[in-house]
Amino acid sequence: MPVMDEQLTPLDCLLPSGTQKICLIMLNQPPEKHHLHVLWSKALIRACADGAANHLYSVTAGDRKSFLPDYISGDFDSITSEVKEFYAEKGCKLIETADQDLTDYTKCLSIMVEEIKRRQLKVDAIVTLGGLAGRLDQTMASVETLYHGLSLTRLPLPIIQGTSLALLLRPGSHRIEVNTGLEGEWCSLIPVGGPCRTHTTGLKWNLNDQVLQFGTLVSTSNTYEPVPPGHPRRPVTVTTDQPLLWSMGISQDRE
Ligand SMILES: Cc1ncc(C[n+]2csc(CCOP(=O)(O)OP(=O)(O)O)c2C)c(N)n1
Ligand SMILES: O=c1ccn([C@@H]2O[C@H](COP(=O)(O)O)[C@@H](O)[C@H]2O)c(=O)[nH]1
Repeated sequence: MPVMDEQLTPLDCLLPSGTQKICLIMLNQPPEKHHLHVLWSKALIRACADGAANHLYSVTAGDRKSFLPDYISGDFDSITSEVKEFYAEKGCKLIETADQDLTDYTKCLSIMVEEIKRRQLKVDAIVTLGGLAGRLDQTMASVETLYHGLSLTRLPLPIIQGTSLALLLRPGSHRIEVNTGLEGEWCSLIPVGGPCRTHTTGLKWNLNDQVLQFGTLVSTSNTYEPVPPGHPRRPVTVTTDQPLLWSMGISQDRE
């Protein structure tokens, strides 16, 4: 079997019994309450990018003191004064990042990476909640942040919102475990930043050292190779020569 550069189980973070250690960034989108609770309970550091704090404040009404972020960062054009005062008074760090050339998400991620280094934490992933819906420019910017992420850290940076997860694969070989039970039906490989020569196994529509490229071929609405009932899925393997966006459905069924 070829040696894989990276082993990934993107949905482990949403399993209450999952083993990965994570840090959490919330973005300015309504969080799915169940996802928030699972991710929050595991996260070693929790952060909100600007208006994300408004969502946290409203979804945790009645129990706000159990959900205090370590820091809130951003240009503070979205957080309300009531929310800002509440978290400041509770001792959460407010970090103003006024730069208007980078998004609040990119700046929040840089702070998170620095904080993980400073505290010498052993972390398996930095998970972002939100960022895949709402404004289209912001959704595209979320993916662009993942490109910054490649040079900021070696950690996987999954973004989760609703029924979707997105993760930028760096150039190399990846083995993606898809047996958590939380996987939805679909998955995809989208060459957002430019052409990607790609080889895959474990998919229904595999790529055999083919070039994915907008206007030529993209692999959306793909799915996992079928297995007999009761059998586990084989992992998906992806080899790419350029950063390639993996996304996958998240099932809404819960035990
Ligand atoms: C070429 C270029 N286009 C656009 C901008 C504007 N711009 C890019 S990132 C950014 C900050 C966005 O802040 P964020 O809080 O992430 O988003 P918001 O909700 O304020 O739109 C701004 C203003 C720029 N600096 N350069
Ligand atoms: O529709 C949206 C709006 C925002 N985001 C992300 O959240 C952060 C913070 O947003 P603010 O509006 O500045 O509070 C922003 O940088 C985006 O990454 C989003 O994904 N979708």
